[in-house]
Amino acid sequence: MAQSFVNEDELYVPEDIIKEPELLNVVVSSIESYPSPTRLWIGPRLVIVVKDPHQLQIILQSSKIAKKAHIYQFLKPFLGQGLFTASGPTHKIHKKLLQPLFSLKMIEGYCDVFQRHADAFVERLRQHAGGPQFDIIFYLHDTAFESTMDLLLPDANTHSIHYKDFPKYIRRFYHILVTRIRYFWLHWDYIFEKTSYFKEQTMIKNITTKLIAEVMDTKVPETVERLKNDKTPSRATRIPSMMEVLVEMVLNNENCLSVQDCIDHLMTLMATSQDTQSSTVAFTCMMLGAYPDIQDLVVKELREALGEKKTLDMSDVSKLKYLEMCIKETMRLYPVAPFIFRDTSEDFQLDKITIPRHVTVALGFYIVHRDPKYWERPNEFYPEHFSPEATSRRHPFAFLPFSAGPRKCIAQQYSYTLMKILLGTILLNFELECDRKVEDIKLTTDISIRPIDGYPIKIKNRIFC
Ligand code: HEM
Repeated sequence: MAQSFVNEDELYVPEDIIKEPELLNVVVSSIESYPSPTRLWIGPRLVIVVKDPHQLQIILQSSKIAKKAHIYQFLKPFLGQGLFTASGPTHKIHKKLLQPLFSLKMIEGYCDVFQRHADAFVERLRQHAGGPQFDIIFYLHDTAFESTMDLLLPDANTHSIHYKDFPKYIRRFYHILVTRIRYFWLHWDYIFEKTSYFKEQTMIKNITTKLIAEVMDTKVPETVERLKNDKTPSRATRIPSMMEVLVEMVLNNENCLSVQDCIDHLMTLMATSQDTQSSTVAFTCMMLGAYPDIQDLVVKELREALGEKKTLDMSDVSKLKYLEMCIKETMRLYPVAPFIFRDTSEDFQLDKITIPRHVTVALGFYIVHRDPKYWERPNEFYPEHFSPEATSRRHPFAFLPFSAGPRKCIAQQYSYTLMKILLGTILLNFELECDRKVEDIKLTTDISIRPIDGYPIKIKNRIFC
């Protein structure tokens, strides 16, 4: 606070003071040697850090401690009462309603869309084949977003609105969110509302709401009408968009789900789907590029599963066990959520320790993912950590990339399927090279975990003999 934040009539936070690349290291190294749970003060807030799998299991499975921490409230201007931010009975009912959108049967139907976007993705990458290294993340952001949009909205490509600007707004909103989380004085609405960030957040909220409301305004009545009248077999044979399913739910569950809820859920699915999958695929490309022997094994498995085929369907996806081990190993080292946070509303008994009410509990996924007690080679890329034998010997809550319990990710199977189709298609087309191994990658954290120097890889066209 030593710097002057006063800028005429508004308070502001200079961009450069929020860049603390070593934050993840600082946090992890200051707590990893202490037993679990351990106490930490962040500004005026007492945070209890938990990193023992048995204790993580107790917390994640308990409905008493399922309330997301107060910092998640800062997401509400953007995500409203979507699944990520909602709590209590609303969360429970809506999660049950939305779960069928991510059922195996639906995912099977999404595979064609995933494959179409994977094909378009490799064609965009082809310009880099044989060339110098480039950062793959920018291409992945677009692909992850476009494939989700295709599934969320009917005829996504035919909208007049410029939804392609959405990823930019989502990223900017996350940046503001992270700034707000890091600087505890911005936790108070009174202070935050005097910053230029608040003005920008309001602007982003207005634009995104306008875009999504425009889609809903034109599509809801149209969809309602079509659902009422559409008894033709064509509807039965095509996979309905998520929006159509949600609108159908509004019709069937008027008391449970409103049109505003639909908007909030659509915003939430757009925002949660983008960064998560793209960064995991980018990290996996780096790992496979850095460890060519492992890449060869993945390609061998792909060839055995597909034969001469160049596209993947659900039955191929389920055969790609080694690729899945590689994705899991990537998510162990680079979990999208290195920590997640809950608030206690009453005293909570954790083994012999009482966690008092009104404190924040930080669940240290990143720490347990690299704890030598559970991992043979904690700081190496070693997919054998996920062989059936190794997995059966380990505590199931030592690996939590999608979290677990009532608030676990709704899209675990969906994400594995999309990521396998995308990575499979990339590897059938290109050989990957990366000059950074695990020990060379310096990490930073914002809303997620990232390499400080981006995701640089080189690609070459793959020629099969
Ligand atoms: C590699 C891909 C992904 C990973 C690693 C991942 C990870 C996670 C994690 C750790 C959480 C728990 C967060 C917390 O409790 O604070 C979560 C929640 C959630 N994720 Fe994902 N996610 C991924 C992809 C997706 C996708 C593609 C979607 C949507 C299409 C999605 C939608 C959600 C939603 C709605 C929640 C909130 C669930 C609830 O609170 O009940 N995620 N995800």
